[in-house]
Amino acid sequence: MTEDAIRCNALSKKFGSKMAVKPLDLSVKKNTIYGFLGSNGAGKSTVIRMLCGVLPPSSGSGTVLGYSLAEQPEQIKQRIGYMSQKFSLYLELTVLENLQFYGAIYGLKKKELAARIQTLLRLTKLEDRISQRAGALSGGWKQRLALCCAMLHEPELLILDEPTAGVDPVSRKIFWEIIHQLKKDDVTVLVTTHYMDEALTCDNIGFMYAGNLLVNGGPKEIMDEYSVKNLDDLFVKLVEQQEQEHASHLKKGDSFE
Ligand SMILES: Nc1ncnc2c1ncn2[C@@H]1O[C@H](COP(=O)(O)OP(=O)(O)OP(=O)(O)O)[C@@H](O)[C@H]1O
Repeated sequence: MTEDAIRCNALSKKFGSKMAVKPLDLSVKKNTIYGFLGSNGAGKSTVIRMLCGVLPPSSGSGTVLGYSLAEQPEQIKQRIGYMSQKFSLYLELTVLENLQFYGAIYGLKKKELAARIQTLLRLTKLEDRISQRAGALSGGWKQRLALCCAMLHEPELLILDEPTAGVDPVSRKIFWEIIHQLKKDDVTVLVTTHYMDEALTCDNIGFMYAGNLLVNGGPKEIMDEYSVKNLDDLFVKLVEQQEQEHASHLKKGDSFE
């Protein structure tokens, strides 16, 4: 039986009186790519921060690579790769220096680090740019360098929060080819995106709205279930349904949290 890389049972997060993530059940199988979709403010980043062990859940439980979110966040942090929306590269340092710096943070030994850097430079086609300052790279190349930094310690699970936001179509395509190659190399990937062409290539997708996971499954199966031709139409349909429901609750004077 395939073990889950991620499993959440009624995981929730409240900020003050706001339920940013309502009780969430989610499982992501090892060696798959899971696309995490949803409107701005839907709760995706909050889920990700909980999965990375940096934000304690308000209730519920979960495991990442078999480690408990509540009890083993340090083990989780060591074993996952995470690229945030505002990934931090040292812009004054070169490509190679950034990789060496992050490698040192992960505690990699010199020889091991050198070999790993070569593998990642080859994967991302950054070999010819090792002496360039990170600050001089275009957005697409910066993203690839940030991905390399997140993969230095050979994590089994890679979590990417909108990695291709603001990147040109060619760079986006190349970035996704790399993601699919990582899957072939036995990495599980959870990735948030607002680009539906990217989501279509995922094994499974989930769609969040106002803290709820509304749909979860294979993109084609979900499109069939909702009788839509593409994921953009699905997105619009789900949001419109939720807004109508919200409006009818408001009319009745119900609370809609
Ligand atoms: N530290 C915090 N304190 C209070 N509210 C927060 C905090 N972090 C997130 N929120 C709120 O929780 C909700 C979910 O935010 P989150 O960033 O998880 O959404 P998202 O789906 O990642 O959105 P986007 O696509 O814009 O990144 C939002 O209403 C946001 O304002």
